[in-house]
Amino acid sequence: MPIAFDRCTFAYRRRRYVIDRLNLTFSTGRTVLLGPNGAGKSTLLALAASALRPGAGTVRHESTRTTAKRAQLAAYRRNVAWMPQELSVVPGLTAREQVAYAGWLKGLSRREAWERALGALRQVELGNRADEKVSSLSGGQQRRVGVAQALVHEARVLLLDEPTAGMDPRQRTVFHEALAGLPPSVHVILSTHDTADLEAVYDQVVVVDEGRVAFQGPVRAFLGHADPAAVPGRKADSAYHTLTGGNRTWDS
Ligand SMILES: Nc1ncnc2c1ncn2[C@@H]1O[C@H](COP(=O)(O)OP(=O)(O)OP(=O)(O)O)[C@@H](O)[C@H]1O
Repeated sequence: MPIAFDRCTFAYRRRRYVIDRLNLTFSTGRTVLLGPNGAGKSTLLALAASALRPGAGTVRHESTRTTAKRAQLAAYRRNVAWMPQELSVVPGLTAREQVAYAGWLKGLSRREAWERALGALRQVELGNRADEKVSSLSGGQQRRVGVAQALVHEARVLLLDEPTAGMDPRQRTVFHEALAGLPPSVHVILSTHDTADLEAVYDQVVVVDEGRVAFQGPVRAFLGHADPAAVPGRKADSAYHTLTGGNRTWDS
């Protein structure tokens, strides 16, 4: 079980609840999180990363919780890697230094972090840009640095918030290959608005809409919600429309 939300409630400051008594246990393997803008996907991932704390309820990875005391929380964070939607570029650092720094923060020794940083950058085809300043890389390349940061400490759960946004088609393929190359013991929960190749890349789909789970199940079951008349390339789009109950587009 990678991550479980038990009766979890969360609101930003004094605003209305983004999620309210949510029960959601993610399955093992590669899960894609879909939903309209503002549905709560980033909030769920940030709660799962322990970057946000629930107002009520718990978020668990195996026996550790995000609401635990310091030592247990550190154990939780070692097992769970998070790539937020907005990558923080550390001024002056090269790609390798930034990725190594992320690994060191997660408990790797300096030497180990430095060695593994290069390997993680190679996984996202940035090995040849390792010594360049992150600030000089393009938006899509910076997102790949973010993916490398999530990969560097070999966590058991990867939480990736729109990792392919801004990547060109070839880099999306490289990214999907990097996902496919992860050991089966590593679970991935990834949010995206990109539904191409759903069946080839992911095992499970979770559709979130207004903070509730509109669908959870294998990709094939998700595609089963498509209009039978939908052509193969439009099935995911059609299933999404059925499950979110409207005429909205992916980005509405
Ligand atoms: N820092 C914040 N302060 C106040 N409200 C926020 C904050 N971040 C998100 N929200 C609100 O919480 C709700 C869920 O937002 P969230 O970013 O989790 O959605 P999302 O599904 O990731 O959207 P997108 O697809 O656009 O990234 C939205 O109503 C949003 O306006």
